Amino acid sequence: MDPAMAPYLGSDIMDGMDRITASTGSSSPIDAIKALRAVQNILNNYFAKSTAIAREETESAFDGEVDVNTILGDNRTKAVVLECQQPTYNNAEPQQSTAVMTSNKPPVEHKEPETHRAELDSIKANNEAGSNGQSHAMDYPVGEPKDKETIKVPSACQNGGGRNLVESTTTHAPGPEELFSLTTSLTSEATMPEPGQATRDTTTLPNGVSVPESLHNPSENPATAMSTPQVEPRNNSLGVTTTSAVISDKPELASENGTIVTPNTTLTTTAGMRATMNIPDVDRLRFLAAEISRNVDSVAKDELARVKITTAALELVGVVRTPADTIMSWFANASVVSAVRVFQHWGVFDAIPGVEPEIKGQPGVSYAELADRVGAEESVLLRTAWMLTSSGVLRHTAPNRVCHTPTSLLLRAGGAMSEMFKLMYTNVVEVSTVLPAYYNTYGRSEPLGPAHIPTSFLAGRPDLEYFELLHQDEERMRGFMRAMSITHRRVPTTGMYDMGWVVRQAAEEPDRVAWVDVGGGDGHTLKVFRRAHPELCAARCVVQDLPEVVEAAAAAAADLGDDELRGVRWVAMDFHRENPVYGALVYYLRHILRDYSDPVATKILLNIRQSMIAAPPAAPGPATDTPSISDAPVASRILISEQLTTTPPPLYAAFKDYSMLSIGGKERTLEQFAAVAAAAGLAVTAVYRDRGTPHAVVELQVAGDVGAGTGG
Ligand SMILES: C[S@@+](CC[C@H](N)C(=O)[O-])C[C@H]1O[C@@H](n2cnc3c(N)ncnc32)[C@H](O)[C@@H]1O
Repeated sequence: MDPAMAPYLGSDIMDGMDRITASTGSSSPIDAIKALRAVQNILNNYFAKSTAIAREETESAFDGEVDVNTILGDNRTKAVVLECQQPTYNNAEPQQSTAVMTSNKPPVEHKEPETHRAELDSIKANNEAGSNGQSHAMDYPVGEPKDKETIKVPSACQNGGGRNLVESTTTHAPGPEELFSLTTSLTSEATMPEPGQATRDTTTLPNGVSVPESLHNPSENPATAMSTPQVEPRNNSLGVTTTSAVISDKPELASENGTIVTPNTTLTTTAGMRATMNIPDVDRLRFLAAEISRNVDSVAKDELARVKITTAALELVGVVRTPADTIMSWFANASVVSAVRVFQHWGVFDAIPGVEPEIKGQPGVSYAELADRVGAEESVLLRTAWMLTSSGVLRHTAPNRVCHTPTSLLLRAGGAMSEMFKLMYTNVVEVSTVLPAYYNTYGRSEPLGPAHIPTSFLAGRPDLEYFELLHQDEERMRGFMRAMSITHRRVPTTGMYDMGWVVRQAAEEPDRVAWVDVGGGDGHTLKVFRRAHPELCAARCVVQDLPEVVEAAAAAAADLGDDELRGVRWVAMDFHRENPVYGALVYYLRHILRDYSDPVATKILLNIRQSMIAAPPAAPGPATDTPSISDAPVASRILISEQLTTTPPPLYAAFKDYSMLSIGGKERTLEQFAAVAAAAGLAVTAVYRDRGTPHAVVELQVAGDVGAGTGG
């Protein structure tokens, strides 16, 4: 091709041209695929510029290589159909293929040659400035859509060099309404904020109830932050790009289903050869890179910046990876997990010097010495270690040594994160091996629990509930508690809910229990609350849990002389049955409901609701009686502290929900919490969202008594 075009086209397009040239003279279907792939690359780049340029350059690019018969635009799907044919070489059968390109970036309107030249010059300037395309927002011509417009084919193309006729047709540019529908089709409906939503202070639930939101701006919540127009949301954070292409021999399929979002490119020739590839959306890449850069300066002091960088970086990897790479990367990750588990089991993380002492000037330990320490063959230790050095879990140092990283230090025995790893390993990895059999046994439906859940099925004790199962193995139970104790570092506890009314009301009603931590474990959450609100008197606080947990926790708190827990009341109970503490100001449930299905979660709430009165009823009625709260000056409230998930959720939230499936639980949206609450006769009265994470506190009151009392 004409090297003079190089400054206008950029190196990627030039490469594509070269690959086409390289396939000259071959009758191999693979070469045909390579050529088509190059064509695809070229056209994709043209999309970022203009179909007018595409047409012009296609003519020269296909010179003697691949004949483009037709380029047709499909207005509805914003697809461009490219029919092309590889010329016959050495009397071989021609390889005929059809390319269908779909894009959320419709081709721009054809321009007259003078304008076109100006556009080329502007692209050249961009290329020279290190940017090979314009922002797409600027590529959409505004104004009335035009009908299809046939581009006149240059005469050189019609009969020169034995080439076939090339006819190009551009689709009209979309009007504002089409652009809107195009955008929304690419966006999670549930997370798509309406204009002005970021400043609204209420959320309306499906039942019509409006609940006040916290003072925090919802758009700053990462669950929705990536969904605001400002950050151009996508449905996923891995693997799916919104600008993509399909080359298939059935172009009508791509058009008929109206699908615009296609993660990959499939190349098919009539010879049946297939190959898949991903065409990166360069605009999206640029946007994500900018999103990362934008937040770099704040990352040290702002958790939200870290979340934004992580989210953008994960999506960025998905955009640049090919589909095949994406699939294989899952197994690379799974192998890292497997290697960690093996090294935990062998005690390798504990056998590596923790503080990296210099041994003869070298950090860490040699692999040979390490293998010796843990009683493993050096070669198998080495091959397992490669999974961890290559993924940054451990650090390889020359010549043949290995040392800790901040990540591997967390995996040493007894550490809370190490216990969390074991917990997740069982609930995600081990459970996955029995899930098909589980669903065969119980049917393809959500486990309702509390027993007959995948984890108890895995353990061969399907009759047990998850916590009954944990209590079968004291070491595992201790590990679980240890794992829970660090959740505060990643999941906020305080700082969301406005505690003002609790403190005020507790002072006004000195005989009333102020705070009941239902399923509060060893009291670590109450400790965090009491640290933040020392005015919350210990004697007015209760930690409830299963008898064995309460017993051990109370003893441990006493042994340790834990200041924040001194004087706290420990109450053994079963939240599947009645709650023995009546009329407390607050019943607090952190990470409780998500362990259970909707019917079980409803029952837990119903049991608490029965206790939201000043004293036990003299003659208790049937369990379904609605208790009166008239004796209590201020109505009791239930606070649910959990993640509020979205539909669809981002990857990490989806993973958490999926892992909950294995114990019969689920992560919920606000609407799902409201539905569970309503089934228990409760209503959502407020939602307090965290600024930097999807976590929130959802406040509930007895449905008929909403608005009763003076607090809050
Ligand atoms: C996921 S942990 C949450 C602990 C704590 N609330 C937190 O946020 O870290 C669930 C807690 O519920 C307790 N639990 C499980 N079943 C229970 C039951 N039937 N009655 C009371 N507590 C229970 C467990 O012992 C455990 O402490």
